[in-house]
Amino acid sequence: MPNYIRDPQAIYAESFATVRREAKLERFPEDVAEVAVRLIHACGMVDLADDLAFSPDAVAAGRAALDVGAPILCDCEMVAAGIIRRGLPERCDVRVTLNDPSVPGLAKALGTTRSAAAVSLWEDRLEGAVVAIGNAPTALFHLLEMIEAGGPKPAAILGFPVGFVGAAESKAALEALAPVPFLALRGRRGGSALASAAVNGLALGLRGDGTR
Ligand SMILES: C/C1=C2N=C(/C=C3N=C(/C(C)=C4\N[C@@](C)([C@@H]5N=C1[C@](C)(CCC(=O)O)[C@H]5CC(=O)O)[C@@](C)(CC(=O)O)[C@@H]4CCC(=O)O)[C@@](C)(CC(=O)O)[C@@H]\3CCC(=O)O)C(C)(C)[C@@H]/2CCC(=O)O
Repeated sequence: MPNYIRDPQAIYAESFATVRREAKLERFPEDVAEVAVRLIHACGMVDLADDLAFSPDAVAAGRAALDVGAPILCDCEMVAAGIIRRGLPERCDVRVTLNDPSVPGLAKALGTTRSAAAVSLWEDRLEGAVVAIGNAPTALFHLLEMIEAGGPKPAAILGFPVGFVGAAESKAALEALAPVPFLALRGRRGGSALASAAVNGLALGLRGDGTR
C-alpha cells in the first residue's frame, strides 16, 4: 500500500492548497475564491473556475444571511444531505419541500415537475433565505418566475442544476436576470454535491469540515 494521509484536516489543507496552485482564481474576489476552491474540491475539476458566474456581493450576502439564521432552501434531499450542519449557525434551518405530500398533486395541477412545484411551497420562507439548487433546472426556472412575478426575494441563489435539458438555460437566465446576488456554474455541469459545497463554502470558508 502507498503511504497515505490519514489526518482529516491535513487532507483538507493539502487539497485546498492543490486547488489554489492549479486553478485560475485571479478573477475572483477573495471570498468568492474561497467558495470556488470548495466547489473544485468537491468535484476534482479545476477548470470549473472558468465557468463560475457570480455577482461580486454573492458570498457576502449569503454569509450575512446565514449569520442572522436565515433558512437554507434546497431543491432536493441530496443537496441538504451534503450540507455540513455543524458548520452552520444554530438557527439556520435546512429545508427541502420536494417530499411534502401536497407536491405530486400540485405538480399535476401546475403541469410541471415535482421539483418546480416544491419551490412554490417556499413562498413564506423565501425572503432573505439562501437558496441552493443542485439538481433540477425547473426548480431554478420556477424560482426566477416567482421572483419576476413580484414574490419574495432570497438573500442569495446558489445555482448548480446539472444535465442536458434546461440546466445551462436556467443558469443563463439566473445570470441574465440576476434578481439577487448569485453564484452559478455555466453550462451542463453542476449537481447536488456542488450546491452543498457552495453552502459549505459560505458557512465554513476554507475551515475544513468545521471540526475544531
Ligand atoms: C429530469 C431530472 C433530472 N435529474 C437529474 C439527475 C439526478 N437526479 C437524481 C435523483 C435521485 C432525483 N432527481 C429528481 C429531482 C428528478 N430528476 C429530474 C426530474 C424528473 C425533473 C427535474 C427537472 O428537470 O427540473 C425530477 C423529478 C421531478 O418531478 O421534479 C428526483 C426528485 C426524482 C425522484 O425522486 O424520483 C430525485 C431527487 C432526490 C432527492 O431529493 O435528493 C439522480 C441521483 C438520478 C440518478 O443519477 O440516478 C441524479 C443526481 C444528480 C445530482 O447531482 O443532483 C438531472 C441530470 C438533473 C435531470 C435533468 C436534466 C437532464 O438532462 O435530464
